[in-house]
Amino acid sequence: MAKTLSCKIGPSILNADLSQLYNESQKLIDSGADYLHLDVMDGTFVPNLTFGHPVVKCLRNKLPNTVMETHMMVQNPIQWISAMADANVDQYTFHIEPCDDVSLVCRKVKEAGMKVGLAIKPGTPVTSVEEYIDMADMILVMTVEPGFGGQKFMTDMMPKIELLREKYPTMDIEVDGGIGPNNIDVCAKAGANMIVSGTAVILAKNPPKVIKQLKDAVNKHLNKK
Ligand SMILES: O=C(CO)[C@@H](O)[C@H](O)COP(=O)(O)O
Ligand SMILES: [Fe+2]
Repeated sequence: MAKTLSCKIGPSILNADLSQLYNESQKLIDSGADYLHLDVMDGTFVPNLTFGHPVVKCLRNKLPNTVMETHMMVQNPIQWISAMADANVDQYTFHIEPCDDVSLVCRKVKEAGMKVGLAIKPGTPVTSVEEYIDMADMILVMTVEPGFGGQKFMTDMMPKIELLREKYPTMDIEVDGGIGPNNIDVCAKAGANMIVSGTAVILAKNPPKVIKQLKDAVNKHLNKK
């Protein structure tokens, strides 16, 4: 049966109060999040440091049924595959830029039982990821330079999404960086169906309302097709 696209909203907990990681995550799930987007940074691939598999594993123990994606902003993605699989991560999304052998990393992620997400930075052309498309479950188009939450959304990344959506109508395409109610329409119109939103959800007075706004905007465009 042909795959049908669905909208999924995955808040990023990067700018949440990380001393309350479980409570903050539970709040996001209760607010309507479809999955959690966990930003793992190693201080080398990006100039920032967050958390790794020990923290993800603790969170998983508290949230056994939550879909978790780790966004691996790390220099050596192959290094953390088995540890993240052991933490029962559902999807391992890694950047293709530092990899010598993207296909090998894809294979290892699959063998470890996780879905494969391939991420590209703003400066990376979409053609670089296309050669691996058959091995991927999802493509992440970054709309900020990876490394920090709260940055300004780059509208000029939308042609990448439009091109991918045109060529791969049933592919999951995720956007990440500076996304909120103000710019969700352009992302949805371009063809993104998986939406990461950090600051706009975390700092909102009414997170369920913001998550619903994001979801409604994407569904509106998905239903048009
Ligand atoms: O991967 C990243 C940043 O590198 C993101 O997941 C952001 O942290 C999302 O936060 P906002 O840009 O929405 O504040
Ligand atoms: Fe991210």
